[in-house]
Amino acid sequence: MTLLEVKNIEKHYAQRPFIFKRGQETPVLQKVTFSLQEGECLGIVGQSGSGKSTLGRIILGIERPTNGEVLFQGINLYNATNKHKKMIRRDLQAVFQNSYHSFNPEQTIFEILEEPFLNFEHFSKSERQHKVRELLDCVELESTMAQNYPSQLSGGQQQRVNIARALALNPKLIVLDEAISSLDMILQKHIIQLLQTLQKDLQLAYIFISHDLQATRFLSDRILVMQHGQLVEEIGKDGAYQHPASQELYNAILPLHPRERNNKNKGFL
Ligand SMILES: Nc1ncnc2c1ncn2[C@@H]1O[C@H](COP(=O)(O)OP(=O)(O)OP(=O)(O)O)[C@@H](O)[C@H]1O
Repeated sequence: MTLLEVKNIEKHYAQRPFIFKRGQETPVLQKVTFSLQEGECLGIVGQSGSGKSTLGRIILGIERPTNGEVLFQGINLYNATNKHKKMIRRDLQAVFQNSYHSFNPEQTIFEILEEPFLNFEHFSKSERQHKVRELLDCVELESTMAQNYPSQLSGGQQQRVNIARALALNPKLIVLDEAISSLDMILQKHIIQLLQTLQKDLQLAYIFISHDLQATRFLSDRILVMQHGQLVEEIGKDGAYQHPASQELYNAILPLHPRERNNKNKGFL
């Protein structure tokens, strides 16, 4: 079943006017259209400045498009009723790159993770404690970590807490915008494996936004390639691609060993 429809999205930002000159509009997204099925993992890749994060913010309802519409479970994000908005806020979650800045440093991990339940459920204190323990377990963190403050956690642990918070209300879709980019390679691999397991267990859909084609291809069922605010190619399971923008991203993947350089053009995905 279709979970998300993104239709003809355009975004223009007003440029600051110079003296005696009228401000102009810069197009950042042009006619972006795609859909996402329930339980699907869609990668969105592109070079820096191609418009990935702007698209992510529009899908999350954080920013309004200049034209076009986003339908989540058939409901238009931008003219939803309050009841529908509340439903969408549960089902559509996000994990961003800079995990530390998305926390209130004065809250403990327990307080951070119980917040969605305080806002959306009528759980008792002991039910919230139980739920927070479940969430920490889900992202493979010790339950004793609940007493800590974000500054006492490593970057990888902080990102696990972010994922746990996104999972709290059993969402249908998580938008992950450069969610693992700031982590080292080993941690990236662990988090990708964790995301894969969670996706299978909880039948989640992901939109995985990244400039890193290598990480994206591990997680995604298909990949959309962006360039200059447009979707220029869709790469399916067979990994076939034609567009120069895809080629450029592929060329940017560093081979693990010099010997592999010669084999690099033989496979993808
Ligand atoms: N609030 C804004 N006002 C004006 N221009 C903006 C704004 N936000 C983004 N832009 C511009 O839109 C373009 C796309 O930015 P965006 O952050 O979406 O790209 P990106 O592909 O996510 O890049 P990166 O991988 O570096 O994060 C850039 O040229 C950026 O300068």
